[in-house]
Amino acid sequence: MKLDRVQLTHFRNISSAVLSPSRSLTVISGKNGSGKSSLLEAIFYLGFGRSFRTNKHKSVIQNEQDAFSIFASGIDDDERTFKVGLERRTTEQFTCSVNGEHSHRLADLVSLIPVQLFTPQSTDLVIGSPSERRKFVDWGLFHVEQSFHSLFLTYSKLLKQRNALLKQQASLTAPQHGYWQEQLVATGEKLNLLRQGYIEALKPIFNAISSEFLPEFSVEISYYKGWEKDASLSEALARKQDYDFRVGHTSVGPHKSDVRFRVNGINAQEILSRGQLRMAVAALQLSQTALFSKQTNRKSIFLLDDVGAELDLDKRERFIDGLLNMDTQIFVTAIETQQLEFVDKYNDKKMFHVEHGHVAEE
Ligand SMILES: Nc1ncnc2c1ncn2[C@@H]1O[C@H](COP(=O)(O)OP(=O)(O)OP(=O)(O)O)[C@@H](O)[C@H]1O
Repeated sequence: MKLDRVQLTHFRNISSAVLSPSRSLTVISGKNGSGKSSLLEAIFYLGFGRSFRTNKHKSVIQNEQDAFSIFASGIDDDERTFKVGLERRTTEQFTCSVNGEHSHRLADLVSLIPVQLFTPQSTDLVIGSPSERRKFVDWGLFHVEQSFHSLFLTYSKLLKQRNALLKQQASLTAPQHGYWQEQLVATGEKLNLLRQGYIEALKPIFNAISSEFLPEFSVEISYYKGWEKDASLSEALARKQDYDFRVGHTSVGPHKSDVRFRVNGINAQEILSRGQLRMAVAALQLSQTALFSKQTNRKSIFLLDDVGAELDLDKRERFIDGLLNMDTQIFVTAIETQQLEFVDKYNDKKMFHVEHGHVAEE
């Protein structure tokens, strides 16, 4: 997947911009507040249907406008051309289009555009809440396992229903509820197997990359499924049922799963510096790119926001080299291009400068 053209309208401080990026490395520079991250945010929208900075689509629409739009075209992994578009209105309505066909299902769009992101907040992947790590794993599964998306939606719906019954103190085994509880268990077990399999596949790749990125440490990842190791989900739910009635929600299950990091046998955040945490995240994301490429034969698009604030020069270079070696299309923002001196060595690159929302190729 490579983007050859990106066009934005009324997106944050960008009234209108057209960008023809490199299929390899695109560097976007500009002062604070010029609009660099907004360009990445727009590409992120194509891959996720949402922003990485806010849950409020309205904040992204340019002030005093009633909608933003993003159009992009390029080639897919079979070298076929494609066109996609997304429009979001202040009324919360949205439309997306794929090769001229309109759709109200974001999954049609986002399944086509695999986007990964590294920002100053990316350390949350290691030190933030488990939901950050579940999202990370689920991104991989969404793009690899056909069944994942509907399994995930079904599980979420059944879980919501169980939580509602717990709050009402209703019997979970009553005939009208029994079938749905069985479905919850069956769907939850399937979801768990997929996530477990994903981490097992990621582990050897991560071990190799992290020993290169953090050679002074032994970093291990492991999967926690969200309930006791040796129990089935059905047993774990039964054991916790009284407690769940007391608290009014389901305390065990795949919605509590996590990926655990141990560095030299202890929690990563207790031993790694902030820079080293960033390296751990970079290694994890690079591993995910490699696994995605191996499992699908497809290429992802990688956004690196404010890379200068994140990693020292040597690490920046190593990260970008690693991504380019996997034929990833990369978009990097930096305040000064001096932060990316090493990019001189790449022939296939394009440089853009942003000033007050105006984008110009250098
Ligand atoms: N809805 C909006 N309408 C108009 N302008 C907006 C809107 N939302 C944000 N802005 C402005 O858009 C500008 C672009 O911000 P952006 O985060 O893209 O800048 P940046 O170049 O990445 O800056 P930094 O280097 O500080 O991260 C900011 O000046 C911001 O105040």
